[in-house]
Amino acid sequence: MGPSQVFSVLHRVGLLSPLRTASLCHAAAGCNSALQRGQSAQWTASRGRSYGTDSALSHHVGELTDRESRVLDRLYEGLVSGQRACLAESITLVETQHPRKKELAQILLQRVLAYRRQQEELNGGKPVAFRVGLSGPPGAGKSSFIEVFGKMLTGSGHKVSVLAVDPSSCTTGGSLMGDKTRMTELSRDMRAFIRPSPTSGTLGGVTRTTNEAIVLCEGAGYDIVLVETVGVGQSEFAVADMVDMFVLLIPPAGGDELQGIKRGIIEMADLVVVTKADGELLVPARRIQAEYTSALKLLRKKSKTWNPKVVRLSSRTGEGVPELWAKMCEFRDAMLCSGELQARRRSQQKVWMWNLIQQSVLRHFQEHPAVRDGLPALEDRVTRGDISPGLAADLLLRAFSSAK
Ligand SMILES: Nc1nc2c(ncn2[C@@H]2O[C@H](COP(=O)(O)OP(=O)(O)OP(=O)(O)O)[C@@H](O)[C@H]2O)c(=O)[nH]1
Repeated sequence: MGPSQVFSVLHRVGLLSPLRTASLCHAAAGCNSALQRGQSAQWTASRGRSYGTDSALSHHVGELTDRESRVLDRLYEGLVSGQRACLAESITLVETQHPRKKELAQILLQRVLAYRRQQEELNGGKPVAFRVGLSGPPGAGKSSFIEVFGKMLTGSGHKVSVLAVDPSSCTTGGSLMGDKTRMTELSRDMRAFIRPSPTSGTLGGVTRTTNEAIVLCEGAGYDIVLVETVGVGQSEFAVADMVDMFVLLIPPAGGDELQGIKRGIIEMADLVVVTKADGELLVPARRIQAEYTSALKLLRKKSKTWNPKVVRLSSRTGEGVPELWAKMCEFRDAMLCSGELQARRRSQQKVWMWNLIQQSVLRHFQEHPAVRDGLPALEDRVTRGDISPGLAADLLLRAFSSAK
């Protein structure tokens, strides 16, 4: 579906009334001009004095009550001053399904975005945080690694947040990652913030809130954001699309355990880490490292600036962890210097916007009464070979766009 079709559908389903379109454009314009003027991003409690972005968004969401203003003030102030409780509460706000709270979350996010832009300007236009995606099959050693790696980083003055995208929580309500206590030491570290995946919602919903949680963590001063996912379903592709660097963790086991690693995801990796390289696993770890090093040479290059590398480490002994961090810094510096990191972020923003539009439009299409009425019979005729899929799709789209 092209942009013009999507917009016409958005108008049809009432997602984007002309008023709302104007209001959204206004919000974006207000945001830019406020930033260009370098205005303070401070939230102001007095409603009559709010700045461009706020007033445009307030128009969009309607008048804030005193209570809502106070809640947003408290969250924003607490968040930018680094209070973990306010960060946690803000993430809960972006995860909500409640329509009004969703709107409030957007106001808060817009404000934090403006604040982050200011921080970036002060940082010479460079991003204020480094976003790293970590993926690997269950049992690859992700949590053991994050524990050791996170502690090393906080010990050298960084603030680290860990966000999880758990695809199993979306389908089963259970969790591949969250049930046991993970990263016990890091979770007690005052310079670390660990947020498990929401326990319900679609993968699309969870990834949207993870994207927004990244912004909130950066606003709260976390300069390293680790986004962890288990290598199942599409979650790892989604995570690769929201980070600066994508790291694949692989255990030193052959055969079946590595079968689950999709070729496509190896192509996404900027770095492959062979874990558990200690004791009797050291020899297989070396072998896997050599195998992946050769395999990577045959794959299509993802970046002009960086050739993916394969390293090995042990979270148990700590060997290889500082060297891994050195490689990550080398990647970040090279990508920043060439401008590729900034370009990657820009294109990710656009990709996410279109992903969200497509999900939303599709949901409206599927829930529309005219589509719901016609769908079972048409699906049946398509599967019987009575009519072509193309004709069935055309009929449903026509029913959708001509329904009052
Ligand atoms: N020998 C050795 N074992 C390790 C190392 N890191 C993790 N393990 C073991 O590998 C198993 C899985 O480790 P986890 O860190 O829980 O792996 P995970 O990828 O987080 O797994 P999930 O929590 O299931 O997603 C545990 O039994 C760990 O003790 C290591 O560096 N060396």
